[in-house]
Amino acid sequence: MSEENPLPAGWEKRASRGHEGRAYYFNTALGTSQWDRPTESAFGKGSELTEVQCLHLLVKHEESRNPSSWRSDHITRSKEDAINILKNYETELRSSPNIERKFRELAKQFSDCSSAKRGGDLGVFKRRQMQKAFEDASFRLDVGQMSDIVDTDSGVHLIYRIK
Ligand SMILES: O=C(O)CN(Cc1ccccc1)C(=O)c1nc(-c2ccccc2)[nH]c1C(=O)O
Repeated sequence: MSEENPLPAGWEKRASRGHEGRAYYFNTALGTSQWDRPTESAFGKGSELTEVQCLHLLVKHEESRNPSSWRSDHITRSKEDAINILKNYETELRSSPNIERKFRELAKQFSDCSSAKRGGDLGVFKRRQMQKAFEDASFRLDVGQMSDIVDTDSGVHLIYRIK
């Protein structure tokens, strides 16, 4: 992409304060920046969303920032075991006739998040409220879609978008 071509919609070219004033690109839809010249509109899939509502099922492990939950005072499972546990839930969910109902059941029983008592329901949240990996995965989902396994400092998650 040569310099004189216009930028895709929603992007601004800016000069960084450091890095000898090196040019960077600001995404006005997401409020994010990048060094590389963008090739697609900032208003891509999921960018115009301002809030979502999701269920999640969190499985903590020994590397979690807070390896305890309502289920267990001291969580010692390995990250590998936590991922395998989630993979089993994922298989069961993807073969369920009613994913949302099954997701709420499994989260209520097995999620290491305090939202378990609400069937994993986190309520409505906006961008920049959750850990970045969790936010990005949530805002990429369509309503009624479940994420792949998402890794955050809290543990590993499955996310299901309901609004
Ligand atoms: O990471 C930490 O230092 C402790 N946390 C953060 C936290 C603790 C209580 C309520 C919400 C978030 C958790 O480990 C945690 N993270 C979550 C979480 C993470 C991503 C999305 C939604 C919830 N839930 C929990 C929880 O205990 O209930």
